[in-house]
Amino acid sequence: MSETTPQKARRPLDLRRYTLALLIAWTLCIGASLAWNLVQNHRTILGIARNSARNAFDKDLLYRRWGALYGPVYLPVSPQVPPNPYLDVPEREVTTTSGRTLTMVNPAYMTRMVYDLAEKSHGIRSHLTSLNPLRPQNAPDPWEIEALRRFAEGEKEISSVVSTEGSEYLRFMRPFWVEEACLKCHSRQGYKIGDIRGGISISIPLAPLWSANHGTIVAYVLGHGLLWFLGLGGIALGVGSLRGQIRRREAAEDSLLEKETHLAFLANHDTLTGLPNRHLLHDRLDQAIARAQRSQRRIAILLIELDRFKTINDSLGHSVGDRVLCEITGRLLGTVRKSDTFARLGGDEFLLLLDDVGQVASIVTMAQRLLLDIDQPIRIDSFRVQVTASLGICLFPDDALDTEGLLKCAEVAMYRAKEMGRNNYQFYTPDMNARAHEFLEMENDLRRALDEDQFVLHYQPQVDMITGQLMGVEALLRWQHPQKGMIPPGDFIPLAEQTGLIIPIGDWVLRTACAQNRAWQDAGHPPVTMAVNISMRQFLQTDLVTEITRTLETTGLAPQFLEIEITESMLMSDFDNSLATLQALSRMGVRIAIDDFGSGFSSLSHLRLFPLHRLKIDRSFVRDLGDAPQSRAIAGSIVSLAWNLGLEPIAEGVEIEEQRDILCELGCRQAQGFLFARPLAAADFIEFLR
Ligand SMILES: Nc1nc2c(ncn2[C@@H]2O[C@@H]3COP(=O)(O)O[C@H]4[C@@H](O)[C@H](n5cnc6c(=O)[nH]c(N)nc65)O[C@@H]4COP(=O)(O)O[C@H]3[C@H]2O)c(=O)[nH]1
Repeated sequence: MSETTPQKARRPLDLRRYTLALLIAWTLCIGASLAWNLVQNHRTILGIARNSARNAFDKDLLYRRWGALYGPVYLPVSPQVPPNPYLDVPEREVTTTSGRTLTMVNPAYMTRMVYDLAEKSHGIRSHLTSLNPLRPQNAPDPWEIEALRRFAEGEKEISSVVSTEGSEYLRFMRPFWVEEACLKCHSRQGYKIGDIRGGISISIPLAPLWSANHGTIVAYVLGHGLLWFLGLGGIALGVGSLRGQIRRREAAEDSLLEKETHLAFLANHDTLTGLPNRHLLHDRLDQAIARAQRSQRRIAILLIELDRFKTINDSLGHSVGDRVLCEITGRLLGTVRKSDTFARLGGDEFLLLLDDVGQVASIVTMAQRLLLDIDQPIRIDSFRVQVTASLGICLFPDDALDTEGLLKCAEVAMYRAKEMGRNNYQFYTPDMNARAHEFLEMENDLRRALDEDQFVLHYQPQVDMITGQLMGVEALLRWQHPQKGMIPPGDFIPLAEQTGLIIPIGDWVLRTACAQNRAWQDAGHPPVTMAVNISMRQFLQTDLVTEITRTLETTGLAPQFLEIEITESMLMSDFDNSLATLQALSRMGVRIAIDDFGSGFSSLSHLRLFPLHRLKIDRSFVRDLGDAPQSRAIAGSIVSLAWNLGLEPIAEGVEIEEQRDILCELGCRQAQGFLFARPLAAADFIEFLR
């Protein structure tokens, strides 16, 4: 059966993928930056080469202009300066007076010489070219033809990187316009001023620039490499810290989830036994009913309440009580099936929900097994505890059709099992309901009775059977019910005990009895000791010493005129506390009597430790005194025991003279019974006092 516990699906963050993506992104960034820088550097180098080419071009132009302006020069003929074969002019060679031969060097020739020098010393190649060259050397190559074509279309400058003979060059070319000075030599070719006569192409070798730039490239690469590594470190740190954060957050989430799960568990389970609690049981019962309705099956509910568990709790303490509950839980869990729901409803109440039961016989078997399991002795430290339980059983759909109805029926059946003497199981029957109603009605009436002053006390004299002298009086509670008339205590005290109403009722009895006794004394009657019955719950639950002290103070009754009647089982249930309470009361002067003596099981060795005054012989022994020799023997033993313990024996329920005589023979002088007087209303008792 499903329980609603909080469950959150955590989507794990794939850190490895995340880190990889980060690494790739970082590497791409660094790569892109390096590439961009290298491209910029490449462009810068080409820019430098282009500027060099422009300078060369400008210088070339200047030479030519100079030549056009000042004409040719003469140089001595030498292997480096041979006569220009293309210069067909008079006085190409002249002889000086000293006999040296000079040859005319025109501007074009001189420029060619400068070109040769530039190529030799700097590797810079310049080439004057034209579509209509005067010399074959000036004929354009394909690159220059293309450039000249583009100049014709209007372009002013062309450059590109080319590879020549395995070396890289920046080829640069600008057009060459016809100026007036040019016409001196080129007018025959039909040029006009402003025409493009050709161009000068300049090739700047790139290798020296590249090698000069090598250091920059290395710096770029190293710098970026370093940056990349730093970035890796940063990513590693970041991912590490993220991993830490995630772990911490996951741990916090886990602990939160754990707490939530624990809270959800607490909301649905009993903290002591870990069994489903009432809340979860309702849920499961609803579901079981729904399933059973669909499949037309039967379910059974077994309500288990431990018998007199309160006595264990009160007498041995709550921790022992808790261990008893846990031990019983463990045993029953071993008996029930895993599919059944076994819940603790609170206190000493458990419920077993049997899903899909076939034969009623199987429920009977289960109930018997449960009772047997519970009944096994439990050893806790030095204690040996034995608990029994009462079981109420009801069925779906036979007895009720809903959760509330089924629980009610099981409760009614369980109360019936209690009434039947406990340690048994009862199946629910409709007539139980009527009884349960009666019970409930009585509980409500009982609650009202205290507020509406419906209780009265009757007083029964206790006499000396030989002298007839009044030795005391017992206060006996009656309920004057407005409809049902006078109800004896035996009919409502068990219910008052069960519901806890006995505490306020007991207080009322104590107050009223003490006040009445004081009133009689104040009226001048001889003082008598008033015996008041104290219930088990009153004795164990309340601070009896404080309560009695307060009552005596408020009523003004002297302690020696109050006697409390307690039973043997009260004494034995919590020896230490009982002893302390009774010693305190005895020190105050309050008298203590053991009621119904002989009907319980007292430890005589313990009994002698209590500060007692009277032993009241149980009515059952007095009743059979004439007929049953055993009763006579028991009564005799009680009387001698009382005397041996230094206590006064007193007999209850003396109805006939024969009983009186036998008791006197046995050595018991005091008694109360119908033979002397019935319990009397306060007004009637005055007569008796007189
Ligand atoms: N057959 C017969 N009965 C006689 C005779 N003489 C006295 N009795 C009855 O015996 C009971 C004596 O009280 P108990 O043993 O303390 O037994 C008491 C006591 O245990 C309890 N009880 C009465 N009043 C109180 C009370 O104020 N507080 C508590 N906690 N219990 C009370 O209810 C029990 C029954 O009380 P009652 O019905 O008043 O019954 C009284 C009384 O009416 C007799 O000769 N023959």
